[in-house]
Amino acid sequence: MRLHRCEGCLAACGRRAPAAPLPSLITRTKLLKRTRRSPYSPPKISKENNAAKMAEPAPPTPPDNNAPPMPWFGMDIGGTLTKLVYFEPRETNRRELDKETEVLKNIRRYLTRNSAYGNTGRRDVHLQMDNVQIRGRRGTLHFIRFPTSEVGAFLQLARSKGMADLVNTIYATGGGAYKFEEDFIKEVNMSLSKLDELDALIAGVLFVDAMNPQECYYWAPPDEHPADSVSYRTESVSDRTEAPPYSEAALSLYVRKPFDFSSPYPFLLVNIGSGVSVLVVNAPDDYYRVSGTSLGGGTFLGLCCLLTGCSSFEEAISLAASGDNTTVDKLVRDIYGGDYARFGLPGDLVASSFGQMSSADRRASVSRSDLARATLVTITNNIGSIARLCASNENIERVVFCGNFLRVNPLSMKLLSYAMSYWSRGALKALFLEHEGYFGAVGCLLHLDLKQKQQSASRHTTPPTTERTQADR
Ligand SMILES: Nc1ncnc2c1ncn2[C@@H]1O[C@H](COP(=O)(O)OP(=O)(O)O)[C@@H](O)[C@H]1O
Ligand SMILES: CC(C)(COP(=O)(O)O)[C@@H](O)C(=O)NCCC(=O)O
Repeated sequence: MRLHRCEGCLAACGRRAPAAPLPSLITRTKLLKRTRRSPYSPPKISKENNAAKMAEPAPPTPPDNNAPPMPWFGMDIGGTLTKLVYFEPRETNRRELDKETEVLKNIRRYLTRNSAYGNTGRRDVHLQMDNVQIRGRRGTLHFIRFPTSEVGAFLQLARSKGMADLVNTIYATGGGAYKFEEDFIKEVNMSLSKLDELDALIAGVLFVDAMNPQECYYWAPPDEHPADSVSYRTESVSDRTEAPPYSEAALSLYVRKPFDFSSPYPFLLVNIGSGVSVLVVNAPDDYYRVSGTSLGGGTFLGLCCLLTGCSSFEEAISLAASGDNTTVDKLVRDIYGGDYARFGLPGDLVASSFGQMSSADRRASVSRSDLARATLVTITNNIGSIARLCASNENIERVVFCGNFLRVNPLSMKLLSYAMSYWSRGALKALFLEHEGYFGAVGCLLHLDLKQKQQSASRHTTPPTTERTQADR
């Protein structure tokens, strides 16, 4: 299994292939509706065995006469972004070759040869996963997103390209699968087979992590790589008044490292989309939603647009990257003149987000980038506090953050890493996932192949309960 990294990658290299109109997706397909049953059971596969297996040349695929016809998609219509995952088979079997229509070929070419569709559709080429196996077929997963506000345009285009003749059902999740259900029927005569977004999210996380050894990672603080530790240390039980890493210099010392997530349970899953959902995951089929907050990625983007006049997430993030929140926020030292040592509050900690903005003088001199940075820090720290409280209430050590708020946003990831570790005195670990916001859509795609879902779930073993209790720390 490898992730695709090459020239033309959107996020990695910033280059784009020429824009094409939004897709005329999907061939007429009878995706059989399945009754829901627990998708999780053995056999168990280790990461090593699995990786080795993936590298072997594929045996000839016996035709699966019950498999839904291509193309295979999973869709997550979220509050801000719609995510589409497309499975491109590596080989086409004879039965399919005979049946394959020009339209289907065109769809494949259209999706895989472009990385931009219309003005707003994007394929995240750097996330592409090659040599994935779904329902006995090997192929490539392609990751595509467009703003949910463009669903209307997407449907119109789909209709004009004859999509209605190609597909009649698609597995979909997210609030939009409910909200736009009628529109899909009216515009393209396509019914949405709706899956719960949190079920799909967890199934997608487990599958992608099982397929990609690099999926899970963390940001190592400077004291984990001693060469840098003289200049900045982030976390210490004895010295509780160290500065939080708000400065660029401090943040630049965090280093990304892979994390083996093969024994993950229990873990807290914090999905930062438009809003935030916090889940306790005890096993693949055993989870509950423990909390949430409406102050999420949508809040960051909305406030940033209001405060700075920016018009995209990328612009908001780039403003924040060059800003300084300490001109906007009131710090502990602005109130105490230094640390509030008795309770371990460093002088550089934010005491009051946006607390300086009650002063007309300060408002007059504040920059757009400082406002963007303060907005990012405010939203991130609030999510960090909620996650930390949930994790300690639930006696959980691993906190996995996902969702597209973390896209191109290392600043928030590093702040979350610091906050988890500092406020828990090193007990909590913040973890992140390469495919950030695509897990719900992958979970939908997996519905085509419940057996595969079982395998990725059983790869993630449940640890003995002795590893799980906070009392052991
Ligand atoms: N290109 C983008 N356009 C808009 N928001 C983006 C973009 N990239 C990242 N984001 C961030 O991701 C959030 C949406 O995350 P996502 O996981 O897709 O949630 P949802 O399912 O609610 O759409 C946005 O609120 C914003 O903070
Ligand atoms: C309603 C949602 C599940 C929708 O998911 P999203 O599109 O934001 O990813 C999510 O926005 C959420 O959990 N909001 C927080 C609601 C609350 O607990 O206050």
